[in-house]
Amino acid sequence: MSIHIAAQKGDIADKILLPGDPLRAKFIAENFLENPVLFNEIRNMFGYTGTYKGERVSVMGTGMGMPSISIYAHELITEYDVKKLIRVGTAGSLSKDVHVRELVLAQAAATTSRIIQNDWPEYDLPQIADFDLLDTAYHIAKDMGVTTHVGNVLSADLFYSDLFDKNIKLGTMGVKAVEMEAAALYYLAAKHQVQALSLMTISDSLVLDEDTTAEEREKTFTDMMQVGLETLIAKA
Ligand SMILES: O=P(O)(O)O[C@H]1O[C@H](CO)[C@@H](O)[C@H]1O
Ligand SMILES: O=c1cc[nH]c(=O)[nH]1
Repeated sequence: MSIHIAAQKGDIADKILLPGDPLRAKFIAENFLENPVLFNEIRNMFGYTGTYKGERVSVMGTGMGMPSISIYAHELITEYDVKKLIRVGTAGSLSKDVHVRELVLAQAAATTSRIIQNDWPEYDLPQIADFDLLDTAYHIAKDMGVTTHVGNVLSADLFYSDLFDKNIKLGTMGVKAVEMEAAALYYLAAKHQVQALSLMTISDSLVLDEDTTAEEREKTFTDMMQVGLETLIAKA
């Protein structure tokens, strides 16, 4: 096992869905996977491996924020040889054109975090999605009839931030939504040369009076879960 994951090598598939909420991971395993087997409950960060349409896939929570997802993504990639990682998260809309329950595919992620600049202080290194996963997910979502937006997102360090007004201003630059993990996931994927994508369902809006409950965020964002799973198993 690794420091934070109680699985043996081989217990985790080479493709994984990563919701922030471990209970969303449990929901996905119980409702979408055949024969799900729990491989981790350290810190209640539930992780399962099962099959989806005959293909072996895993799903595991990452917790909230870039330090947390960085621990899990690092161990999944370097100790369990995971090659395709798709975040299935929630996000707050920064645009009046992007409404709750709609899907955002993070083509790229801006960030307030220093995680990347600490390693690359001379550069503004754009954090981008794997193009094949992005393209595949976009077409799957469109074919399913899901209202889908593609563009930049903001991965913020803080949920309760003094940058609230500036974050909203980023919406006028085409940044679709704010969340807290995509940039770190994309950075680690680039660093280790694996594929990553972040899909987010809009759970609330910072610019419109729209929101959803915690139970909805755990259990009802099923279009995103299906898009994520179909993208994981799609042949290149
Ligand atoms: O619903 P998840 O996937 O956790 O994503 C979003 O929700 C959390 C904040 O409520 C942050 O982790 C943010 O990125
Ligand atoms: O407003 C929001 C909603 C979800 N996640 C965030 O980080 N912010």
